[in-house]
Amino acid sequence: MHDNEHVNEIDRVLRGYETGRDGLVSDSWRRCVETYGMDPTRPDPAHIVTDAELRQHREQSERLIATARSGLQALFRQVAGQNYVLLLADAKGVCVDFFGDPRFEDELRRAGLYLGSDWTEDLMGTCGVGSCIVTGEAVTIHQDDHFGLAHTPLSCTAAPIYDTCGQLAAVLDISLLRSPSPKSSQNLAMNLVTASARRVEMANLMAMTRREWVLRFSISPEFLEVDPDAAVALDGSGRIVGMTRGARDCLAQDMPDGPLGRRIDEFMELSVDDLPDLMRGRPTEERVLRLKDGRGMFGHAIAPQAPRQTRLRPAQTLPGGLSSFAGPDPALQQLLDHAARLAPTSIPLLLSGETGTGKERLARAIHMCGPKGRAFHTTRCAGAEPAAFSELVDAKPGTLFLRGVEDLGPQSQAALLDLFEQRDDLRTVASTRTDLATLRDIGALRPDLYYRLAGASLTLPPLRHRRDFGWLLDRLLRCRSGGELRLSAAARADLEGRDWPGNIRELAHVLDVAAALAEGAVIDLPELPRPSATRCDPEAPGTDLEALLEACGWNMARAARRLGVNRSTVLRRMRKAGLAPTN
Ligand SMILES: Nc1ncnc2c1ncn2[C@@H]1O[C@H](COP(=O)(O)OP(=O)(O)OP(=O)(O)O)[C@@H](O)[C@H]1O
Repeated sequence: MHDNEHVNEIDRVLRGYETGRDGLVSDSWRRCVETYGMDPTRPDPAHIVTDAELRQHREQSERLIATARSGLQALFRQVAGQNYVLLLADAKGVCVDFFGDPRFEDELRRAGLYLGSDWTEDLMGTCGVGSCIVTGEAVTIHQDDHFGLAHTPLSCTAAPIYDTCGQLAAVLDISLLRSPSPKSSQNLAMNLVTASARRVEMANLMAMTRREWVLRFSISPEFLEVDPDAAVALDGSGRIVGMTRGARDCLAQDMPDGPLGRRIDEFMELSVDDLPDLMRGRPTEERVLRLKDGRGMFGHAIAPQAPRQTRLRPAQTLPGGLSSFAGPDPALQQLLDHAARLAPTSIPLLLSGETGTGKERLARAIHMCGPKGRAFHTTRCAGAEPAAFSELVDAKPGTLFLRGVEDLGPQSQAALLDLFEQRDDLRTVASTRTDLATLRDIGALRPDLYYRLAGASLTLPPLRHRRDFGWLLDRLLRCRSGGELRLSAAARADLEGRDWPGNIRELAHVLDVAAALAEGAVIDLPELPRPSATRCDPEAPGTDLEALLEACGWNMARAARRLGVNRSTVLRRMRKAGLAPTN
């Protein structure tokens, strides 16, 4: 099809003519023009997110990527030699894992079939990943089904992957740079991609619900054990606590809220006490399930694999980004448990900790676990003018993250209080590297503001005190190399022994350098950058604090940054030396 024919067809569809195009594609074209204000003739080059953004996307979907990887590898082997490219995109449309023929790397990158490419519909127009995210269904967007002319050579077939709560978690896409012209040539791709997505959901459900019963079911007894149609996880009372998308479709297609939280006996002639009879050991043909609507299926029950833990909320039940925030460190797990409970409330939060300990990241994770559809506003307090707060009077309701709140000058403190007078729908989460109560006591922070900010306090430990250091190290390394790099024992011991004054930020930079320098699969001592200058102790003899403060215009925060310590240490030392703060 010529370019102007494509543009004319879009125009006709928009004017309500039937052109024989799939309804799903016409709907998407309408969104592209009417909602996103796009123009099909505008060249839309591939949009690849930055390395730092990609790292964030990968970290957020790390568990799913790990689960999906072996499924993707198997699928890639099935289609090897046929020039297919496989993409795993997260729920935001960014490609977080990728399998393609390295010989075509440049061409694939230009076409956006690459790690880090952003395929959201409002950015790239009608496309496999983007339209799958909007509709929640498997789609084939074949050649000139694409909205933008830049993408019309491609053929993309994408299937959604849902998490155990029925939320869209990722999209599996199989694409071709060039394809035969009939759309039906992609039917096999559609079967492959939907079957793979189903298997990834199944593996994810098994991994996430080890402490529950899992009931798998299938219409055909032959496939029950090897490739069942659907599965649910059931708690001890028979309540559905997890499911695959197939289970939702099979049990509760017409229920807007789905089957989650309901008891299995609402849908089947079955109670938890019957589950042992459905375990492997009895012939498949005897393991019949009767659905309430009269349908019959075959069932396979798998007993809980680990005993229930009731004392502390287990790490894997923490919601969203909180679950991947820390590893096996009991104090941090308790902090995250508190964060999860506080997230849905509007209580102001004060997050304390040294620089780079993850306060902003925690603030974002808490926001994500709070009420949906709210905005996240960030204000860096160092140097913030009062206008920065008065402008927020018109901000969308949501979270107001105040970064480094100890650096607020007196006029900005007043402006912030004014803002609070006018807006009670902004939930504040403030981060500080110092002890705010001390600042209040010495008059550097208004007490009325202090009490407005410090509803509940969470203190992040410095990296050198974290008991999950090894976990964090492996996780950051995996995000940088997709599991292809590891540390030698000597390099690991060296990193474990460091002081880390810059905390996780410093560790991340060290690993960036090491990953860039590594020649093989192992990072050894020579690839590790030396530790930054050891921390300067303002109490050490020879440190002329007054001169330093003079040089920093008596700005305690600036002096603390120059020394690599926190502001309360500078304050303590000032008091000891009889030096008075100027504000
Ligand atoms: N739990 C974590 N897992 C992986 N990366 C993390 C984690 N926590 C923090 N990071 C990374 O460490 C860096 C510093 O984190 P962040 O900006 O949240 O720290 P901060 O305490 O707010 O720092 P500052 O006080 O200097 O503003 C960021 O790149 C962040 O992505």
